[in-house]
Amino acid sequence: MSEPAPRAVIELLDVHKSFGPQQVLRGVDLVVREGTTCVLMGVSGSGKSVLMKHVDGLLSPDRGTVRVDGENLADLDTQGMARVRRKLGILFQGGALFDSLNVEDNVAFPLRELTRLPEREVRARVDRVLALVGLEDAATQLPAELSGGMLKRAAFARAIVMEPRILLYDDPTAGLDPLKTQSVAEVILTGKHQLHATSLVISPDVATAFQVGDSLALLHEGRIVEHTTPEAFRDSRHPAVRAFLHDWLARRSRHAGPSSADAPIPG
Ligand SMILES: Nc1ncnc2c1ncn2[C@@H]1O[C@H](COP(=O)(O)OP(=O)(O)OP(=O)(O)O)[C@@H](O)[C@H]1O
Repeated sequence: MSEPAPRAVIELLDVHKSFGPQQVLRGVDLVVREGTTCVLMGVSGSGKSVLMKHVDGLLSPDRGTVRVDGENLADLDTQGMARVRRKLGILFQGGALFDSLNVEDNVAFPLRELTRLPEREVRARVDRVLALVGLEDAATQLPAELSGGMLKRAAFARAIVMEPRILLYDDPTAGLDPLKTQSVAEVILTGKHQLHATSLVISPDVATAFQVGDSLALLHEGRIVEHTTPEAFRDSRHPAVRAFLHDWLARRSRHAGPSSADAPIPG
């Protein structure tokens, strides 16, 4: 007998969202199960960030249901929402560290603001996560002194210092060169293997998606038109998936030269 599927941690059911006349989400169904990493893809402007903002409650749906860790966000008051938010580690584009604080004070910030942990424990936790992301030697540096890849890792350290069970990454590789993109992929894999977190990752980069995703989803014209394993995604016959993968390969080959045009999609 096959094992039962892990429980749903992030659930969007028939979610609709419009801004004025613009219907961005038109009935999104998406379930991310415990301990898995789902990568959400879609062309620019398809609504990926809007979808993610429904998971952390920054936006609420016009219609439909959003559940996080079993709780319907529509039923929560401010305190309930704060309780759910504490389960989330969020990494947005840009990372957004405080410029005037060094790395360790940036990472310690949520612990000092949101908990009453003694300073000794704060330092111990900060040291632990900095080691996890390989930044133990950069603890006293200011954000301006860090490379792009180090900034991402510092932002990740801050996002995980509260030991969230759910991680949301909004395009963490945006604007990074391939080497740094690789270091972000490693960060996402750290979240999965070391923290056993449930993750939703927005990544327009298909190579990263195949590297980190247990499942891949495509948002197209306001709906999730495919959500499946990387292998099945690569072989999908859905026209929107074919077009999306085709466009990505074409862009990549233009960028890297003709030899990569026939390269298979990783996975
Ligand atoms: N608060 C808002 N008010 C009005 N329109 C919005 C708002 N947030 C997003 N939109 C619109 O919703 C659409 C989807 O935006 P979204 O940022 O989710 O796209 P995306 O798929 O994440 O794009 P990208 O890959 O370029 O980041 C866009 O047309 C955007 O202008």
